[in-house]
Amino acid sequence: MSRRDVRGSATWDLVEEYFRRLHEPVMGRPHKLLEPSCSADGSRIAVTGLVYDELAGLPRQACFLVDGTDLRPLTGPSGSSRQPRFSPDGTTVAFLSDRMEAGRFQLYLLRTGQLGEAEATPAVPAGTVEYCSWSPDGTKVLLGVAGLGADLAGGQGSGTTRRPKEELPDWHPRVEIGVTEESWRSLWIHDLAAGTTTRLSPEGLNIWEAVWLGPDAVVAVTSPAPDEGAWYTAVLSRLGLDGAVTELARSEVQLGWPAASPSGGRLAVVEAVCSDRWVVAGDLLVSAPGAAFERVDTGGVDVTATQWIDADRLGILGIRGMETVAAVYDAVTGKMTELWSSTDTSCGTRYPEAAWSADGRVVLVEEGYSVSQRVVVLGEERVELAGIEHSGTEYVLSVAGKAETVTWSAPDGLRIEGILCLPAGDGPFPLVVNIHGGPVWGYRNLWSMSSPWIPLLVAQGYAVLNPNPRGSSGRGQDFARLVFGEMGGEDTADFTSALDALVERGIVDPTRVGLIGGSYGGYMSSWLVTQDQRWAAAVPVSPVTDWYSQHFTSNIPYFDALFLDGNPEVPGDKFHSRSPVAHASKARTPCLNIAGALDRCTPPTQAQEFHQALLEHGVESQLAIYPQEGHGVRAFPALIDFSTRVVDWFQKHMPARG
Ligand SMILES: CSCC[C@H](NC=O)C(=O)N[C@@H](Cc1ccccc1)C(=O)O
Repeated sequence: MSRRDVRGSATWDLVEEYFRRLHEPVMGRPHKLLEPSCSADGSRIAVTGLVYDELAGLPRQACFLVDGTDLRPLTGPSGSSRQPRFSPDGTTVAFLSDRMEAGRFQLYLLRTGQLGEAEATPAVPAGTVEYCSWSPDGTKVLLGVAGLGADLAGGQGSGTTRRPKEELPDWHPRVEIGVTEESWRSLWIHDLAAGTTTRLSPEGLNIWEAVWLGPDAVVAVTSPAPDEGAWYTAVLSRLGLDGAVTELARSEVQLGWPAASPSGGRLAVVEAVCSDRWVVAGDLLVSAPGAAFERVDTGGVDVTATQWIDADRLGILGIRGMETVAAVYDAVTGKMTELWSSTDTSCGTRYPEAAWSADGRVVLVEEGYSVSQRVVVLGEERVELAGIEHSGTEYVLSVAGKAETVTWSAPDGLRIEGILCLPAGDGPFPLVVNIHGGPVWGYRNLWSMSSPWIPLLVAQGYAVLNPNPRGSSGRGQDFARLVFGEMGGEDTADFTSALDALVERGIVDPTRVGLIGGSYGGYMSSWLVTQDQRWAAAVPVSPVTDWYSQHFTSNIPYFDALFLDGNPEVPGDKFHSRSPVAHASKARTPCLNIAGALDRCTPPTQAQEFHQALLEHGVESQLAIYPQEGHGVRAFPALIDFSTRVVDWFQKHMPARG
């Protein structure tokens, strides 16, 4: 076996066994729940479940009805089905499925309580439906449609939506010609009575997200161009069913999560410093009928999801430091009532998400590092419904150690927080610092910290620190802004000071400290090894290592220009001075550089540049580029291969045991 091929090695077998023990007990059934939805009266709850039928590829998605403590399939095993949404009268579930053509989602309607196939609605031409929502009167469904070939955000895996197969010879070049018809995102309306699906948004207006604004209009985040970079300057617009488009609000930062009360009288939108599309946590702006938007005092909560419960009450979910908070805001009294908050558990994937019933109860999929997922309804009392608990989750819990919140001071006195996952036994432990992407995002207490290789590392004897440095969400917009124009600046010391603090507390062995991180976390892992030689090993995943070439090869050049607050054409600019490749001569840390060949957000050449720069300076380095992966490594068996290499890299350079 060559050194390049790790299949069949002892670590591969260990890692494969770990994933088998985790997933095999629920093959064919959901191992993860997301996108909770409930009928207005709260009597019916549905979720999307991720299902493996075998340990291969990505899980398929399927919709499930929550029936007490059971999950009843709403959709069959062909293709993927997701986003179940109840009609306002609760009699019909709308969902999206690609059962007719892989990767191309269309709207289906299913009468609840009736047996039989869901009804397919007319296919949206040359597009895939990304989201849907019922009109308040239940007569129509709004569809957000991406062209076949539109860019996907980094948080969606990067790459593009699936293009129709072209019959081209093998020698044919891959041709890029900038924006084309298929790059756009548009809005369509399915009319139930007429059985028709027609386009609403005009040509030349890109729609990133949209919801109904009363029965006769929608409110959308829009831009005049469809490229990912255009999202950062998108505005809030009203689109009338009569075709009129009016701008409602714009911001110096980003806008997301628009929501309107059923009559369309009140509006809410989140204004936030964002580094990624769909990764929005920030200030809540609310408008009363006929009035301008006003900023709401959320009591320190960065809002990540909203839904109008009725004409005056807005359901809110968000993060406050390490806490996840669910609350109801009364727009008449201006009062905010918290329903639930927790640091031991959270909910949602990228950020907390939930659904509200008309009586003000909130439905969410709760989970924590030591708590497997369960559907809960929170109101005056707490009701626990179906959960994902089985011998596989028991096994993970038995090896995952425990998670606790830690805080430390950066050199400038700023308090920084993180979640530390600790193995059983006494320290000092070898430590892996796991740096999050964004940079504007934040860790919260989630099952396996959302990365299955974290309990795996803990099981080998490593402590894993998940820090929320300056720039993270959950501590208000001023804290998020601290990384603006400052990437690789003051945030650098937020990680090195964590190391100092954990060593001083006797938790960590200073000779065995390593780094891992994806995306911006990949950038920071590469950057840190050029700034401090104490790191014994690093695994930058989907990194940026050269902001200059990133700008000219990535599909989000607007992001780096904005967040570096610089200009790639200027010699000595932060595009150069903050690039790890420009400092590779200072690095001594062995690096395992990982990338996905299909990544358009942080192209694989970024990992390759750093790898070559390290080799040039005599530093041990490996490069692994996964041919079928995008932004991150997600599909089996690539995930087993990746996890194997990670464990081996840390065991080689900073062994945990023996
Ligand atoms: C460093 S270049 C671009 C990296 C990217 N940020 C801006 O586009 C990034 O770090 N993305 C994160 C975003 C994310 C965070 C949490 C959950 C989902 C997505 C990433 O891909 O990890």
